[in-house]
Parts: sequence; structure tokens; C-alpha cells
Amino acid sequence: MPFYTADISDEHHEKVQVLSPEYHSYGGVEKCKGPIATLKLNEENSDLIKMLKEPGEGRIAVVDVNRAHYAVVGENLMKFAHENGWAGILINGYVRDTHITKTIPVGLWALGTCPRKSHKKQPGERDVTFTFGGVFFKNGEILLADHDGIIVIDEETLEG
Ligand SMILES: O=C([O-])CC(=O)C(=O)O
Ligand SMILES: [Mg+2]
Repeated sequence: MPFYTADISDEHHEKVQVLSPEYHSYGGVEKCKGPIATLKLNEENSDLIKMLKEPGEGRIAVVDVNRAHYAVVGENLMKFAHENGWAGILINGYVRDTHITKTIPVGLWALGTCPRKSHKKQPGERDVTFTFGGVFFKNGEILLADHDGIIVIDEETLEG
């Protein structure tokens, strides 16, 4: 079903959460939609690699890395996401290899780019709730993105 974030915002203005405009698109698609799967990271991305190697089933990985200035996604992770059926990745942090990530048909949004990655091994935490960009993220809620921005809404409201 085609959708527009602007129309959904109008229809459900009391229930829609709108992400702040500081997140930019670095993926090969700007329009995508899917249930959220959360992951909290501490600079380092090995738990995100693990997650993107699992079946995505059209979900969107929402990753809070607390704005750490290290890239947590690049060409390789985008390829894993594409191969395993993830619709998109939203990072509260930074990405790299963007000349290639822009050619891979998965959504990717981040604060910006950074050439380095972290080599510190640190565990992440899956399926947690957190807030960034003015949005409260919780597993299962629906993220929709298009050229106007990114919104989050619960499935019942969206489908009802
Ligand atoms: O290797 C990493 O951790 C990030 C990256 O550059 C890639 O996904 O290609
Ligand atoms: Mg790379």
C-alpha cells in the first residue's frame, strides 16, 4: 500500500511521533516501512552485525549508539541487511562507505558520516526501549519513512 508520512501525520496527529530532522538518508531507498527492532550499542557494532545476519522479515533496525562519533554501518552491514530482508536501519550515530550504501536498496538514516569505526569489544542490548530525536522507540511499533521525514506509530492506530 502506498503511503505518505504527511497524510498519516494529519490523520493520526495525536498519536504520531515525528523524528527530529537531524537524521539524514544514506541508503538506496528513502521510502520504507516496517516494524521496529531495537538495539542499544556502545560504540562498537558486532551485535548489530549479528542482528543483520538474522532474517529481517521487513523490519527496521533502530540502533541507539548514543551519538558516538564512530561508524557503525557501512557497505558490508548494508549488504547483510539487504541479503537478509531488513527494510531499513536508523542509527542515532554515524555511518561510512556512503558512496556504496546509497546504491543498496535498504533504508539507512544517521546523524552523519565518520571514517573510523570502534575496535573496542563491547556488548549491546537487544529489544530495549529508548528515546532519541524526540521519539520513544519500542519493538513492534511501525516506522514509516519517506521524502518528508520519519514517523513512528503503533500498528493498531495505523491499521485501524
Ligand atoms: O566494517 C564495519 O564495521 C562498518 C563498515 O565499514 C561496513 O559495514 O562496511
Ligand atoms: Mg566498510
